[in-house]
Amino acid sequence: MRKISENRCYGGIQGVYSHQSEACGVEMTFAVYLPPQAEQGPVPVLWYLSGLTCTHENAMTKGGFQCHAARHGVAIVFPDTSPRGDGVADDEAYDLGIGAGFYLNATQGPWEPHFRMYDYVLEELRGLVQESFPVTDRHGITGHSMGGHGALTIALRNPSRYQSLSAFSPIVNPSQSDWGRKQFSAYLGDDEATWAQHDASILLGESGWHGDILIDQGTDDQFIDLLRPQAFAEAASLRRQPTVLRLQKGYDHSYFFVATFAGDHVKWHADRLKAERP
Ligand SMILES: N[C@@H](CCC(=O)N[C@@H](CSC=O)C(=O)NCC(=O)O)C(=O)O
Repeated sequence: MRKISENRCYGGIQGVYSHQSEACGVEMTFAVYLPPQAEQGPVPVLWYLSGLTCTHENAMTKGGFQCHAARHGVAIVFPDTSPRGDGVADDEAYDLGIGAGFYLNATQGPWEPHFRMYDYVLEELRGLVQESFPVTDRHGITGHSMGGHGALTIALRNPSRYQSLSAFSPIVNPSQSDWGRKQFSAYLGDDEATWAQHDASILLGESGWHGDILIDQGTDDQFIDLLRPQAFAEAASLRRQPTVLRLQKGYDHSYFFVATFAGDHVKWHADRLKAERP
């Protein structure tokens, strides 16, 4: 692992690092915020998965998470959204290829050699964070838009790995959306049966989640028809899944919206990550 930068921030350290990823087959950059409490001992971890076109940097610089993480004593990890660099396939569209990994393992060419963000986030980067930083084995996960899709699908498929779950304006029904169908067809192929494992509304309906889920969604979100929050609400109702879905009046899809509710999400996770183990 290579240190790119470290800056003092709210009494803790905002770091940016890179490493050679086995899962993605390229050098990957990520950011970690360590709160001041990490100087006294290991702290729980919150994963923040970003959306289309983002790197590790967007949420790190615009989300305003650090002050809340410092208050609650939680580390935050900001991974990249796709592999990038020499030999990595791309597409002209902003919503396919670089910056649009959709947190899955591609099975189709030309994506399959590098687009393995599911394994990267769930296994490889988690292992690296766990061994390189003063963190506990209590992990929560959240994300925005495509990153909200990643957070929900990764947690719903791996409930024992995450103790808390939330999302900001997530893509929740990608198999029925133009933010999903095009990408799943490219990355996974045309057999739609393989897509269900990457659709939060389907996964929730099938298996539920062991805790409660917080979702914030702006009512003036310009992409709301692509996100399909109604599908997740229906799945949660049918499943009797404890869920707090807040439709936030007047908010759009931007990082102004994310920053507004960042504190609520960090507290949501901290309360659950620091609770007594059952
Ligand atoms: N360029 C596109 C939309 C790009 C966009 O809005 N990306 C969002 C995430 S959307 C879902 O995953 C984002 O977080 N952008 C980065 C930022 O810093 O705002 C278009 O204009 O249509």
